[in-house]
Amino acid sequence: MGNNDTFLERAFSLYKAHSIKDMENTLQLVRNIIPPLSSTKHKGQDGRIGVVGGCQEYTGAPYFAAISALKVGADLSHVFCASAAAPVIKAYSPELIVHPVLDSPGAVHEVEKWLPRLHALVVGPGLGRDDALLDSVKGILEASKARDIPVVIDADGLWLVAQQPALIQGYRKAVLTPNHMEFSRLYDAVFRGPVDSDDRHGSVLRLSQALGNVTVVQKGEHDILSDGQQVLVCSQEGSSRRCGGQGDLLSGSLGVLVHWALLTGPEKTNGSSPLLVAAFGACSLTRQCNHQAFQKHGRSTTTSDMIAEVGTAFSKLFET
Ligand SMILES: NC(=O)C1=CN([C@@H]2O[C@H](COP(=O)(O)OP(=O)(O)OC[C@H]3O[C@@H](n4cnc5c(N)ncnc54)[C@H](OP(=O)(O)O)[C@@H]3O)[C@@H](O)[C@H]2O)[C@@H](O)CC1
Ligand SMILES: Nc1ncnc2c1ncn2[C@@H]1O[C@H](COP(=O)(O)OP(=O)(O)OP(=O)(O)O)[C@@H](O)[C@H]1O
Ligand SMILES: [Mg+2]
Repeated sequence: MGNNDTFLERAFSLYKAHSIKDMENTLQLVRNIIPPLSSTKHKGQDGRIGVVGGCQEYTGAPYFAAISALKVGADLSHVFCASAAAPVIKAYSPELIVHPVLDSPGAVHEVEKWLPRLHALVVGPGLGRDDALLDSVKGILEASKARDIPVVIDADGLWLVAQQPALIQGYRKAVLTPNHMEFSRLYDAVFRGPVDSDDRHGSVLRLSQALGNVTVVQKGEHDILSDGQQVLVCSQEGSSRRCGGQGDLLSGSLGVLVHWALLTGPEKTNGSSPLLVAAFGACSLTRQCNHQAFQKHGRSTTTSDMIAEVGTAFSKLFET
């Protein structure tokens, strides 16, 4: 090996050691936002989460998001979906509360009734792109903002936001969780030009700033997260298995973590934004679930296998 190679190798391992140390410091902040289990709490205190999504075509995505919220530690998990999706989702799980309201004329009112009892909403998994449904979701987002309810926006919820960025502009309790395509779409909608693929950090930072400091989580080989001030990178080891539904696990988990983080407040997150810390927690957890499931199932790993790992992955990362 030449001198140059040795130099590069050392520089790389120093960089790696540095980023592992950064990750460990941020994981410690995630640990600070997790509420202790206590016999004095009543059902609901650790989180009542709503998922808005689920249509005729997609029933798996809202299920994955809602069950993940429960497995992470929420007490109650609701799904607000189109009527055709409801019996299917109910049949997957007796643990979810399912409201077949999204395609009814009074959809916004039907969801609004529940808002006072919900701590966070996850908007978009399996929603589809039907205009009437998206129009109702627009009303639900406006009602949530008016009540200051935190919202995680994912999947087709991001499609809606790309059509109308004003919907979440400046709403500091919003977290967006785009995948590669969804990020490009949002970026193009806001900046009227393509993403600079050589500067992922800068792109995520700029998008967050342009949207008025909403938290943005760009998922990928490494997850890049920003609140418009800080940029974090989550490189928790996952696997090379990319089955559909992993993003739904992430957004459902994030619904609960966002609620916990806002309850705790910035004193315990060392000045970092609580939402950014929550997002880092959800990314690390999803990737750890993927890693553990892959160890057992290899190429046949599916999102259901990952959900079965939530409990042990959570303890390993956050309760050690
Ligand atoms: N079981 C269920 O019910 C599930 C339902 N789901 C629901 O499906 C709905 C649509 O969601 P979505 O993610 O398919 O969205 P969309 O914007 O059409 O992008 C997809 C296209 O983007 C591309 N692409 C992706 N990654 C890329 C990359 N790194 N680099 C480059 N390209 C990349 C790729 O394009 P291709 O390779 O096909 O050309 C891919 O086809 C939504 O409601 C969601 O919640 C899912 O949650 C899964 C489980
Ligand atoms: N190349 C990769 N290597 C490791 N992890 C990845 C990679 N790409 C994505 N992930 C992880 O997979 C999870 C889901 O990201 P992904 O980009 O697949 O979302 P998605 O397309 O919205 O998924 P879904 O199928 O649920 O809609 C995230 O935790 C992300 O960190
Ligand atoms: Mg997705």
